[in-house]
Amino acid sequence: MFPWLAMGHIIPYFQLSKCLARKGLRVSFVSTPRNLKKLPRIPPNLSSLITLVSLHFLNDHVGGGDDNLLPENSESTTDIPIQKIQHLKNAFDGLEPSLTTFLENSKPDWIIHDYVCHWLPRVGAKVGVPCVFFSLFPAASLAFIGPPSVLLNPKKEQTTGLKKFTTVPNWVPFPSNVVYKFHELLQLMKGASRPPQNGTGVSDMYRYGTVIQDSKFVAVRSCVEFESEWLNLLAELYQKPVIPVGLLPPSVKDHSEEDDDRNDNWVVIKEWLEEQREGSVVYVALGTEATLSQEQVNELALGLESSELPFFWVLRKPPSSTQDAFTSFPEGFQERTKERGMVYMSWAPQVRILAHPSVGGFLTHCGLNSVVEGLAFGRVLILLPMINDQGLNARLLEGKKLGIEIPRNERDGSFTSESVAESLRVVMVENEGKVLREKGREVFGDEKRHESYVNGFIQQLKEHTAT
Ligand SMILES: O=c1ccn([C@@H]2O[C@H](COP(=O)(O)OP(=O)(O)O[C@H]3O[C@H](CO)[C@@H](O)[C@H](O)[C@H]3O)[C@@H](O)[C@H]2O)c(=O)[nH]1
Repeated sequence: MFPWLAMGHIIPYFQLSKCLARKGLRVSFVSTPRNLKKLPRIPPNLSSLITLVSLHFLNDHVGGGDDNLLPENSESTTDIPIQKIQHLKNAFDGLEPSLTTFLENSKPDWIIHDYVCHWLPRVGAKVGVPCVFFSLFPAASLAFIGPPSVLLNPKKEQTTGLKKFTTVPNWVPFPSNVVYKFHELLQLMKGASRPPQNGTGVSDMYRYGTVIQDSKFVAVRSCVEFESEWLNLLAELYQKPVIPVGLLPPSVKDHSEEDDDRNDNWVVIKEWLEEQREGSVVYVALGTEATLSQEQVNELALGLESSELPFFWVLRKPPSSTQDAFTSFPEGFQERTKERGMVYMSWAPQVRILAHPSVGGFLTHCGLNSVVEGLAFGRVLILLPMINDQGLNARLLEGKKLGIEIPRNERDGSFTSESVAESLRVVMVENEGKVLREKGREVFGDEKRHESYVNGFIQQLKEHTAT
């Protein structure tokens, strides 16, 4: 297992590793030392089946004050501002020689990897180990960006420029709302590769195109109950098997077994949650990568305040040297809301909070892990996409009636405290939330169904190995 260096990728790859180990498969989970340290404890009954393999970045990619290198002690997207993401990709690409040596020595049956390592299928072919690209992005997002023939030959595309991302591509044969909004493209460009100054010279489209093209088959964190039309389309576009591995819903049991430092504060949080009425709390969390601006923090804070609902807000501290990040709350906000609101500025036990019956709604950035976690516990989603694929996820969820998106200015993406409060009240107080909640739990919360998808995935691995 070789996930991209982002908590939103490492966590579900680890979850799939545990699912495979529970079925008796042996897994080597490969990442860098700081990321491996952040993983939850391996359950004792699986510890003989999961091995953590630590690879170090090459020194040439990391440097103290040098703006053209990755800052010291930064090993995941959580540690850096979005503008430095290309340095992390450089360092990740630099893991090729050490991963090759590991593969030569350990000879696994399969390599299950993420989209960033475009070089890995080539290495796999050299050492005689087949590759599966395991996508954490839903089939709808993958279909939107297109098949390898398009990804690897962008010049041949009919639609170009911004229009390419804001209109439904011509290979989608059914009505769709899965497109980016203009303001989301501005965010996407901040993390794009711009060689030679700050880039790897390898675009994300090339990375996707190569791993899809050279994979034996493509596994997607998804299920037919969620997006059958997109999964079918993807298999046609790729001309190879596309296997849904299920949504990997969280297991609270797993999380309550974690004994790492991050959960020390659970007792305090739990006490606070116990004091709230069932289904009344809005959990607000915008993931591990997005950094909020001062204006966004102001509007969110004032929106939460005027909604009059109890809230638990996890607010990520901006990594050092982030430009345009928030520095404060609106004057008097914390004092005025202290009776019914909690702002939490470190790593929160998200799954345990979402599982608590006091939580009724989840104001989310639409990172797929958060979406699955919220819906699996029957929480109603209020959608506020920030960066990356999150806008596409929001459109897909709203189209499927699995959440409502907070209205915002189409050009600059700004939103107002009134639109936050209004959206919250529509789903938390009025009847609309009930329908959304039931639908979400039905598709996302059925652990047995999602386990059977994992079994199907294992079957595919075995059949391909046999042939
Ligand atoms: O304080 C925290 C913050 C996060 N988490 C967990 O971290 C994961 C975060 O994943 P996700 O919700 O997907 O958010 P991001 O990490 O921000 O998402 C990145 O990864 C996703 C999956 O690929 C993409 O959809 C997003 O665009 C990309 O930003 C989830 O499991 C959370 O439960 C915690 O437990 N505590």
